[in-house]
Amino acid sequence: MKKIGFIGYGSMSSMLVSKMLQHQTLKEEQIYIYSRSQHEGVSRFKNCHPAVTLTSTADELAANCDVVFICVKPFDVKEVVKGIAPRLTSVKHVISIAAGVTTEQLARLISAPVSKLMPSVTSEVDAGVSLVVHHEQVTEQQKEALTQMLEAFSLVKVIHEQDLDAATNLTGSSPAYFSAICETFVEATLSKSQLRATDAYEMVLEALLGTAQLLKQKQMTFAETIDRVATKGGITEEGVNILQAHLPPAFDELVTRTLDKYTAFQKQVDMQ
Ligand SMILES: NC(=O)C1=CN([C@@H]2O[C@H](COP(=O)(O)OP(=O)(O)OC[C@H]3O[C@@H](n4cnc5c(N)ncnc54)[C@H](O)[C@@H]3O)[C@@H](O)[C@H]2O)C=CC1
Ligand SMILES: O=C(O)[C@@H]1CCC=N1
Repeated sequence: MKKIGFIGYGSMSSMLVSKMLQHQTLKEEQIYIYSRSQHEGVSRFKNCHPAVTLTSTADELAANCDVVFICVKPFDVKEVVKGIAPRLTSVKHVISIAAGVTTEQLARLISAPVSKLMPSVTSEVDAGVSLVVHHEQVTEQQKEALTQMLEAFSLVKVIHEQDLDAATNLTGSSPAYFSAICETFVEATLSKSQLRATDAYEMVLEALLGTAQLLKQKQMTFAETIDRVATKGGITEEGVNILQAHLPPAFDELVTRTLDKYTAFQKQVDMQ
């Protein structure tokens, strides 16, 4: 039975571990966790899952595990990986979830094959996409094992690293973008109506959910959905025209600025 370790127990790794346990892709006995701050969340998790091993150092975790997930913030990756590099031999598999740290940067520091995973917070409700990139040495067995761990609660897409940052905007980051759009929509509506905020929130939430279900279940395109709702010469068409006039420059800037930030991260993390 392979031992699977998670370094860093924050928002993303706690979601991944809980989901893997819930869907029984991992057993408690297989799981090792090391987090710098052994905060309340870690002890609560250990109380619920007594067979999980909490290690006192990252080195102890790396020494014991076959697969090591690096789940710390991008600027903490270098310190973590350098500290455990001698343990990360070619028979192990390292999977980093840090945005803006490339598999190439990691591969220069360690002998173990490296993959990158970009999870999405939406997998908390068994939705969303897990983006995966494999560096050269990852074996077919390791690729398959990672896919199996993820596919119970997400759609797994294996892509080329050159597209990872652009794709992450559409997956891991997009719940924040959709939320920001809905928040602005609700605020504008509240400023011109007597609706209660809770009702407005519920209305937009149900509409968002329904739109996603229509698109998915009826396999409607975005254009078809717009066409179904925006009657020619009607009210919605007026609104769609406003969005189509103002959103392209906003999204163009969003994509440009976020991709520039990934490039800046890659330079700043300095994995030498
Ligand atoms: N939040 C999201 O939706 C997504 C986040 N990511 C990536 O996931 C990574 C983690 O993000 P979050 O879980 O949101 O962060 P977080 O701040 O919730 O968790 C990071 C954890 O790492 C621990 N830590 C920090 N330095 C450490 C060290 N030297 N050794 C051991 N543990 C250490 C912290 O105590 C904390 O528990 C980031 O690199 C981020 O780029 C990727 C995709 C989506
Ligand atoms: O915002 C971030 O840095 C990470 C990357 C994808 C989602 N959260």
